[in-house]
Amino acid sequence: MSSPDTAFPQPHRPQTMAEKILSRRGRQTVYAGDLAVVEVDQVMVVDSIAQSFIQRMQQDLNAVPKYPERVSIVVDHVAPASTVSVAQAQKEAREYAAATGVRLFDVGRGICHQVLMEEGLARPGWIVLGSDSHSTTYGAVAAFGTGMGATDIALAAASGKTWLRVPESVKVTFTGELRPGVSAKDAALEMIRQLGADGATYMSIEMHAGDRFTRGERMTLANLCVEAGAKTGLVVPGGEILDLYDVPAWVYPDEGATYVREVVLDLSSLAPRMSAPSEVDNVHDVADLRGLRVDQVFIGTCTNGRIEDLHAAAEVLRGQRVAAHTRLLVIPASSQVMESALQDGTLLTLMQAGAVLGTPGCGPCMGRHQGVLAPGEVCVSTSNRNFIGRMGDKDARIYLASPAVAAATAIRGEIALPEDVRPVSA
Ligand SMILES: CC(C)[C@H](C(=O)O)[C@@H](O)C(=O)O
Ligand code: SF4
Repeated sequence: MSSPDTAFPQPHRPQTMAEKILSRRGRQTVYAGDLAVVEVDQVMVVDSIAQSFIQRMQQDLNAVPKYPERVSIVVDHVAPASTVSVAQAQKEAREYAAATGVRLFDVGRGICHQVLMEEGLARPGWIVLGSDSHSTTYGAVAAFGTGMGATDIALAAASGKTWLRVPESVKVTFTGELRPGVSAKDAALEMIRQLGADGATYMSIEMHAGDRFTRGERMTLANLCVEAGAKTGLVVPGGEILDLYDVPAWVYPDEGATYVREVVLDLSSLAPRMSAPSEVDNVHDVADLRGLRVDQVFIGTCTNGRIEDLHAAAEVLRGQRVAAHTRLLVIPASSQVMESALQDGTLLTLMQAGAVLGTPGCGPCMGRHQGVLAPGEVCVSTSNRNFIGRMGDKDARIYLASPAVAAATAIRGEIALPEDVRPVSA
């Protein structure tokens, strides 16, 4: 795997993180608005796009991946396959991986973004392109992650490079500390509300959080950035990221860099938040939505399907029962998450409360299988999108929330806060 090199001309004015990474990986000093041609450290292809990717590679470009070790195919969106045509597409993806030597993460390994992160295939200063819009998630570890279509992805796989217009940056500074029961998801939803669903279109959201937030929490923040239209979402390295990775000094933004907008978000004033149908920036206090009857609760996805999310849910669900009229689906984001949750007893706690477990992967997040919604049904989900028809019927409604709020809602069978649920002594 390539490692960003060190010899590099000095920039002549202060740079944002996006400008820093794209300059370094393109070996040319660039600023917002410039065109950058950069080395790509990892190309990620998901099952739903694999067929078009393979077609572009073989028929349009007549090329093989230049660096097979820099390409990963993940079977996660509809896994295990739901129809014969899905099964056929996945079969072709497997055959392609075997023939070209690219990595394959097959059914059950987990959601693309979670898997790449666990496998060390996104690192500080890297450029990671994914055939999936939530590829902004890699910004959690200061990798410039971004989503692209099958054609651009294929070009990057074939050439090892890509070209990008260097994005302008919005600076988001987190201050204060979260109160108990309030999570990074609440902070992320509030950030999207303040920026607006298209408030950061084609921009880099540069998040300054000091040593706050774990890697998982940073993934939640960076994941949601695309819901403000962002090209990428970069969290300035701090806290446990410094223990987990070698962070090169050059990824940090310069003092005095240019931002098109600056937002300060005081975490200490935040209450649990919820995004109501059918735009992600339609964010309210959970307290204001309390009492709405809920048919399905879904805990999982690349936003909130990690071990810490399952722990937060289990803490609320321990010794409780899911309401009789409500289904609780829990789908760990990866096989690693599932194994940890099995080993530490979290899965047992969840199952004893009435949760139904699914294969690690995207599950019903985009309404393809494993829990699609009927007309009129209401779902509280820990995912990142609540658009009309996202999880099934166009007349179903989706509310986005943290794992703790989702768990409390499952117990009450209506939108609820963790504090609404009687705590059970361990
Ligand atoms: C299937 C994939 C291309 C899609 C995306 O781009 O994000 C999906 O993951 C989603 O969340 O809507
Ligand atoms: S979990 Fe949902 S948002 Fe994440 S990649 Fe899968 S479908 Fe997209």
